[in-house]
Amino acid sequence: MTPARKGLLLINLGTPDAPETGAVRRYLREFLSDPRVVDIHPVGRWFLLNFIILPFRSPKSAHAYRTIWTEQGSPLMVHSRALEKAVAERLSGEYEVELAMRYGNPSLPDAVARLRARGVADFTVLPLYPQEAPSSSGSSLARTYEVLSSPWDVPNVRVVPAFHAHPAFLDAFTEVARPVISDARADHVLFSFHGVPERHVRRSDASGSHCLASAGCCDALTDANRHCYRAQCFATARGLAKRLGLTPDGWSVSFQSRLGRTPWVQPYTDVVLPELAARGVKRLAVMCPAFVADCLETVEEVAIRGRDQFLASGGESFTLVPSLNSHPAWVEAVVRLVRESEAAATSVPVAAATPAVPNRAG
Ligand SMILES: C=CC1=C(C)c2cc3[nH]c(cc4nc(cc5[nH]c(cc1n2)c(C)c5CCC(=O)O)C(CCC(=O)O)=C4C)c(C)c3C=C
Ligand SMILES: [Fe+2]
Ligand SMILES: [Fe+2]
Repeated sequence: MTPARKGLLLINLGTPDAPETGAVRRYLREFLSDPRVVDIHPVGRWFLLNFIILPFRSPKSAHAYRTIWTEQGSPLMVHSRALEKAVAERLSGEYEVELAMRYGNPSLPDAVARLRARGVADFTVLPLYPQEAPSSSGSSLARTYEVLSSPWDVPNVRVVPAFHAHPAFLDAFTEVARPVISDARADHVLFSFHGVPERHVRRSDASGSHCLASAGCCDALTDANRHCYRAQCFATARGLAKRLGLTPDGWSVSFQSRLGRTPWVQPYTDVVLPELAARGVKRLAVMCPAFVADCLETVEEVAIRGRDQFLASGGESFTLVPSLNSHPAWVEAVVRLVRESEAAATSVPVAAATPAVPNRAG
């Protein structure tokens, strides 16, 4: 019997189809209706969405998208498509590869249907978020399981786990960042991660007493916090700082992109930027290692608004380190993550493969 054809599903968050209020509104409606993103009572979410967020945020975000939109489309889409193409070429003959977006297009059901049409019955799923969060990787996986299990025959599914501290991911980002930081003659590197509400981190704390309970709760990854998004962000930052040879006061961590009035994980990027300038940092490089592709949050929020803020506070130069996008080192890292996950899933522990009492019959 021939083995089932293997498919690789690369999942990113999603982006509007056009930088116009209507398209942004449709995208935000799908995104912010997700109970893993806005985790409040459904009636409250409906009111918040329809009377506050959608009417006010859609035109504002559409304007922001227009400042970064390219001839080929949204940066997140352009880079994700380029990664899909490069990985498909690299894994040609081994895996059928498709990109899916959790919200918007290409949708998860369409991407899965395209893989099934090519005979795929064995799926590897790679959520393209280095750190795990219920609002990103969690939501993407929940929707993928729903889509994959809707037909009568449910396929084999392997999930590539969060790769926040994986050497292939850290090495690839270091390779991208090193020359940029050196050319910029940066005197400080800020690692700015996408934030999440503090409530989300507390909800993921299985011990119920570790996360955000002390100032240093994210200083090491332990059994207690290994699923903590903020702790995984700090682990990524430590791994990158070490590889880049940064001194302890030559780098710091912050969290951007907050939405709403509830507290999000801290320190906030828009608070840290003027603080760094006030501390005497003149030449700043910023890395955004929660994103594997440049997007609104890196190109507009950091490289436009963040730069303005830092320079207005007395800084002299501001450089955004590009994301991994479709850099060859990142393509190789993706291939390695996929192969490792397959090997881990198919390898049988020696003890299990060896009968406890060798069969000497015959
Ligand atoms: C890196 C992982 C991400 C997490 C975790 C995440 C959580 C999260 N996001 C919002 C609200 C918004 N995020 C928006 C854009 C956006 N977010 C991510 C990634 C994560 N979000 C990406 C890659 C992008 C960029 C999309 C693009 O088109 O380039 C937006 C839309 C833009 C805007 O209006 O600001 C919103 C809104 C919440 C509430 C949340 C966790 C609760
Ligand atoms: Fe987001
Ligand atoms: Fe923590």
